[in-house]
Amino acid sequence: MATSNSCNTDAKIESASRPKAMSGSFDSFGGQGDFRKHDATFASRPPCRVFNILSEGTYRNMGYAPCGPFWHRLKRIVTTQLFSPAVYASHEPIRRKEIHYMLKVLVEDSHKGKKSGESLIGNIFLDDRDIVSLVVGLLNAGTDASANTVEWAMAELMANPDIRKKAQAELDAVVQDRLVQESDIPNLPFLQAIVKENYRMHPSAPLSVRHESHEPCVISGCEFPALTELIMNIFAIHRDPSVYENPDKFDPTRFVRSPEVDPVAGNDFYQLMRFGAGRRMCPGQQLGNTMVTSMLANLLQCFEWETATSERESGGGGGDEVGVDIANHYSFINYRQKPLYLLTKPPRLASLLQPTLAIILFLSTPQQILFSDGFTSSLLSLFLSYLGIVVVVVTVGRI
Ligand code: HEM
Repeated sequence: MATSNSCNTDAKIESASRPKAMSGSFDSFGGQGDFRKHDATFASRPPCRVFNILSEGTYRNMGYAPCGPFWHRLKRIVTTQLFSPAVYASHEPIRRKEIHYMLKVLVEDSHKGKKSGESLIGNIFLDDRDIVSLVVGLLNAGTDASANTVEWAMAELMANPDIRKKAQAELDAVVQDRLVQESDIPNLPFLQAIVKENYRMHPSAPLSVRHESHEPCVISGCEFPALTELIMNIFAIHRDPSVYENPDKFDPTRFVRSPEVDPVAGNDFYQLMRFGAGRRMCPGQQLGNTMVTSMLANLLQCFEWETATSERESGGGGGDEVGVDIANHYSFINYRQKPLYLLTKPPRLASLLQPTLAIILFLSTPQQILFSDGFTSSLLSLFLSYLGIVVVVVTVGRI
């Protein structure tokens, strides 16, 4: 295998099997212009041995399907029916209900001293193979990424208490004495900036989901044959010092100063790539972004949080002075390597929670909550039921 930096790409990798291209900075491939121009060329996915086995060689899954008629059909269904603006808006009450359910589970778990949860998803009675594959694909793609994002955000906010307090002060000033809602988000610029900064610092797929070209192309004078695998080093792009000053610092104010950088609108295409880019960009970006922001807003508005003993005792390798581990761990998915242990203290604004729940929380001594992605996944799986699909979520294994 040989790598070359002779082109404007960061690396063109020749291997015995398939050619590969790695892009690791904002200006790779000649910057946004060339990327945009060749987006359609790189809109396919390379074969994946594991998924080949799982799908019995059919690749009938939105995330892994090559760019052909099957993928186009799914893309049309998803964009025009599941995530169209009208359908998305009509599901707001369901998302609100699920957020309230999340708060209820947190209060109850805190009272009982429960530490963690896991979810099993089963009994999806659908007879059409493609619908099943679509639903499973959405569940796979939607739950973990959103849960993982909220968990990283909570870790950063525990490591940066001043930022957390500033976000809570913004919520108090803007929302006052009712529970925060989706419609408040446009009026919460600091919270939105925290979410973006968290996307930047902790991309869930640091080396992107792989793209593949279906025809030869020339980018910035460099020739790429058909079937070139494109890997975007999103981690490096998000920390490009020519774009981000002091890139290793968690500093939401950079996005307060540049509110136009919006990973959902896609106008900053290659600056903040948390949801990928181009035709294969995440179709659930708006839902994911709304759920992440709403969950974070509710967690901050309703509770005061404290780092629990287990988190401090875990040593916080690469973490900050209060012992929260905020170092990224490099694998296909950027999970936190150590679980995040937090304490919920009595609610900040007890009147916001249902009276019975608030009383339970006041009477209980603070308990450790393992704020793991298993826990949040179980909640997120529930919100995905809004897609109108019969999903039975069985919550088991709470310790
Ligand atoms: C914060 C939450 C989320 C993040 C960070 C995220 C991130 C991503 C990324 C990076 C990709 C790959 C894009 C590319 O190849 O360029 C992707 C693809 C995908 N995501 Fe998401 N996602 C999130 C939430 C969701 C939700 C809620 C759903 C659906 C309910 C979803 C469904 C999908 C699907 C189906 C794909 C495959 C698209 C394709 O290959 O055509 N995602 N997502």
